[in-house]
Amino acid sequence: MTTVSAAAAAAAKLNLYLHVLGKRPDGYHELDSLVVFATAHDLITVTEAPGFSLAIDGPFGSTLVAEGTGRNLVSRAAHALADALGRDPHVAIRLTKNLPVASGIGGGSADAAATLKALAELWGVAQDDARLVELAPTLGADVPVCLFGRTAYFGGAGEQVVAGPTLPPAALLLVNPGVHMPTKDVFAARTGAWSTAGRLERDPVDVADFAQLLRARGNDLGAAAESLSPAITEVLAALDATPGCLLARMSGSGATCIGLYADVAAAASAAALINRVRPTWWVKATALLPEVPAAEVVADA
Ligand SMILES: C[C@@](CO)(OP(=O)(O)O)[C@H](O)COP(=O)(O)OP(=O)(O)OC[C@H]1O[C@@H](n2ccc(N)nc2=O)[C@H](O)[C@@H]1O
Ligand SMILES: Nc1ncnc2c1ncn2[C@@H]1O[C@H](COP(=O)(O)OP(=O)(O)O)[C@@H](O)[C@H]1O
Repeated sequence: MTTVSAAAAAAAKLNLYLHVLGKRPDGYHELDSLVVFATAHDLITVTEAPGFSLAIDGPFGSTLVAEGTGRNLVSRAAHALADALGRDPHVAIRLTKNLPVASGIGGGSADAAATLKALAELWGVAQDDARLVELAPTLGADVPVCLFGRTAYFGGAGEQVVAGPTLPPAALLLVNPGVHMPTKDVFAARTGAWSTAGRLERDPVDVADFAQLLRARGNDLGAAAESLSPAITEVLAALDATPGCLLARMSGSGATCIGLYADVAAAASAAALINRVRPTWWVKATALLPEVPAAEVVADA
């Protein structure tokens, strides 16, 4: 029998700067952020089936299995798309969870966006169909930028996405100390003045120039996250101390922090150093990914 499947990479989303501009009456915050994607990713595979199912595996799968699959953003995205297209959500989905959960790198949002793209491919709908774009912000603030899937600035509460600058090749070292940081708790702990928007005034000429431009910006959720988890301060210090680290910064609401390096060899050496001292931390050397690949049909067996 022929089985048709489609797969999509749910690439890690990284906020290279994140400014909080104010708070809206609905409680959400107005943001300004430069988002890039990395080669590190979760994987979504969707297969034609007689009914709906979601199976979760991978190194960080067990937390999500314990929460139950019904509330998973992947299930929510699949049912919402089926509703929007007026069809049954008859599909078997596999989520391979390689990225830490509640960690500021958009795992759930990236998974939701990848689910929309993989199902669009399976169900014969364009991956940039307007119905996917309309659904995205209803699933989570980070889903629109993850659906966009290219270097971007986002504004509003995440729903205003525009193409970002052209960036030089660069490597990113992702380090998470194993602390779950629920996004809403970090926003609630944020104090201090509101920032202004910080879009780069020009495209960086090389990675050192890029780091310098980023140093003039920041992550406005950093102090709040560090107050909730001092381990983040240790991660930033550990990254900063590695040879070749051009910038160390927390992503999103944490706790994952990013080290910026000129190339993957430098990031991999830094990863080995950190891993030796802190074997329990999640450490992943990755490259900057200018464009997340489209979902593709993968199986015909
Ligand atoms: C902070 C960011 C930066 O990219 O990333 P993460 O740290 O989650 O990766 C995002 O804005 C998060 O996006 P996402 O994780 O999809 O957020 P949601 O599920 O929609 O919101 C979770 C909670 O965060 C708060 N929230 C989120 C977005 C926003 N602009 N203002 C907020 O105040 C709200 O309390 C909301 O209930
Ligand atoms: N596919 C998924 N991947 C990760 N988290 C998910 C997923 N689906 C639902 N969730 C829920 O989202 C929570 C993380 O959300 P949030 O704090 O916004 O994290 P992040 O900072 O990683 O975006 C998890 O604790 C989990 O309960």
